[in-house]
Amino acid sequence: MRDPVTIFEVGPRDGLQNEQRLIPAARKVRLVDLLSRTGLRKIEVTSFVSPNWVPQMADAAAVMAGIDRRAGVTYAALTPNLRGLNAAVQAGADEVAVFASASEGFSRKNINCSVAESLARFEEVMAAAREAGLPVRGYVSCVTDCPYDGRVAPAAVLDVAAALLEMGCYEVSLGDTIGAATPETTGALLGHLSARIGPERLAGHFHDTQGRALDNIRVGLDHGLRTFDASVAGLGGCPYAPGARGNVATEAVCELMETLGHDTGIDRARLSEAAAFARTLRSDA
Ligand SMILES: CC(C)(COP(=O)([O-])OP(=O)([O-])OC[C@H]1O[C@@H](n2cnc3c(N)ncnc32)[C@H](O)[C@@H]1OP(=O)([O-])[O-])[C@@H](O)C(=O)NCCC(=O)NCCSC(=O)C[C@@](C)(O)CC(=O)[O-]
Repeated sequence: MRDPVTIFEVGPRDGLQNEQRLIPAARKVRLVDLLSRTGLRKIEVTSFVSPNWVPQMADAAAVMAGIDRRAGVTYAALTPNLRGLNAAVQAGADEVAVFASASEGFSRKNINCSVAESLARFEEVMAAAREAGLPVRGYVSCVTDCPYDGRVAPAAVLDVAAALLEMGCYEVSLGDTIGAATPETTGALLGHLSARIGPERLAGHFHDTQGRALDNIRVGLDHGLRTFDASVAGLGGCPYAPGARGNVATEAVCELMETLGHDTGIDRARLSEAAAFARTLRSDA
């Protein structure tokens, strides 16, 4: 058996945030509870963002309050600013995530500020999280391609990822937000990052828009990454990245890891049950 791989389940947040029809909090809670039984150890439950920007996540506190917490599972939430962080602490999140972009165009569309402004804003989020004793994950979006600015240079990703790690994030998840990365661009990116950042501090977050997510994950594995984000039933997309399809499906990543001999600790039958339920939440179901 090869070394274990952590699958970071982002379906309840990244997967559902783009659904046009508002999903009742109780159904989101049910999804998280089903996922909690699968052996997943990291579940991103929701985001404490502006409801004007992402109406689907307006029930973040209710969802956090409703879930049945299982020992050994970390329940995470996205927090774009201090207000979000305070709400996440209040709701009992086990860890939070700040999210930046490697490209200016996406940063402005997604969080209404420049990349530099977002990093400055995160400093106060980090300080408050530290005080609350919460680990913070960092995201960098558009790591190879941006829907507004086009191709993104690896050097821009390195700058933002290094800044997030320096301010205290324990790990940075590299977001192929629009699923445009190829094995070549992913390899070039990871090769560039490896000069300054060890693979144990990086995670891969691949959308499957062009059907290349699994190929990119293999490249990630070859570069030593052992954490990959995935979304049950391939739910998702990003409201500020037109055309973005869901994250790679958790079931597909599990299967790939099993084939390659990496343990994920996930019970695939239980994951299938969660995926069947997840599919009923889609607007097109
Ligand atoms: C960052 C802001 C708030 C700036 O938005 P803004 O409009 O510049 O901020 P503001 O401070 O002027 O606030 C606007 C309104 O939102 C409220 N507000 C402000 N903050 C909060 C909060 N935390 N919780 C609840 N409400 C909040 C605030 O009170 C105000 O309410 P109003 O007075 O108009 O009624 C906004 O742009 C935002 O919420 N953006 C989030 C967008 C988002 O969630 N995108 C999807 C997640 S990122 C992603 O999917 C990529 C990722 C992570 O998956 C990786 C990848 O694939 O690349």
